[in-house]
Amino acid sequence: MKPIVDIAGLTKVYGKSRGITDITFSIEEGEVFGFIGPNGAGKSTTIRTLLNIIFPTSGSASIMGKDIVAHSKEIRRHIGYLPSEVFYYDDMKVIDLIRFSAAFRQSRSERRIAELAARLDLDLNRKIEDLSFGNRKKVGIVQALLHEPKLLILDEPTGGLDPLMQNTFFELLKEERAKGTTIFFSSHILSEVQRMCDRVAIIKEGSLIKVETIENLLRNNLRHITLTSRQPESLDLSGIRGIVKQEIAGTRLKLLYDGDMRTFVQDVSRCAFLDILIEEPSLDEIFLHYYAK
Ligand SMILES: Nc1ncnc2c1ncn2[C@@H]1O[C@H](COP(=O)(O)OP(=O)(O)OP(=O)(O)O)[C@@H](O)[C@H]1O
Repeated sequence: MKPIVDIAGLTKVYGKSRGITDITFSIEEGEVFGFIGPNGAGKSTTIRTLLNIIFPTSGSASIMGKDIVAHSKEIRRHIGYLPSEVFYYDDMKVIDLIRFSAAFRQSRSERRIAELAARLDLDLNRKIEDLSFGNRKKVGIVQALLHEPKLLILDEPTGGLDPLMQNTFFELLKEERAKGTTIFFSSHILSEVQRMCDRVAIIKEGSLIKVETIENLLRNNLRHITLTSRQPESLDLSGIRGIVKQEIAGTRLKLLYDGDMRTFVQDVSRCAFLDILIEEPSLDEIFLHYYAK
């Protein structure tokens, strides 16, 4: 099957500023695909290039088999896009703005507008200028979801939403996924990517570091190990290689270990500890450990 998004060597240079360099990855139809990286990594630049808002300096990409520059108009009909920052005509009412963009998309379902607004607790009769950042985001979500797109491109979608509203938003995304919608989800928050996505592309300083399944990212050798002892400071771990971090808290010696667990268990069995607890680290810790500077 052809990927729904196929990016090959995409590069964007803004004058002297780096933008993105040689980005290559693809997204399969029906996937929920995360795009993760710190601020300034190049997530928005990649997305804005895909949407033909800005032109690539070199490289190419296709969406639904069509070139993003040559066929951008046609492609846009099938895409729901939520930008990281939403700008609107301030003196319009929410409902008028949504109807306006729905008409533009040739999809005007009053029932769907009312349903989405109710789910998101969005007052359709307020003026845009009176809305908070989070409520403006909700307007953007309604706009992105309204025409039942084949591909949803969400740039930092949860910014400004409170935790309850984030839950509602993730529920809406799950419903979209169940319909077969492909979701491309950029974020700098690993936990939300972990919660939603099948695979993730990691971007740093404009370059792609890795494309990996969430499952594989979590399936690495990094482990939290807690040894309990009456005198944790007297436990001699000097011969054990792979201990990244250690600290003592009361009767517990806490370790971050990166290596083969069987070797560790053999080596540590020579120490006189009372109890041992081995835990998986969070995705955040994995990210910090493997991908931080
Ligand atoms: N219009 C622009 N003009 C010049 N440089 C830009 C422009 N937009 C982005 N950049 C630069 O391109 C790089 C990537 O920025 P981009 O906004 O794509 O990152 P991001 O990962 O989306 O970060 P954030 O989460 O902060 O939005 C940064 O170094 C940024 O300064």
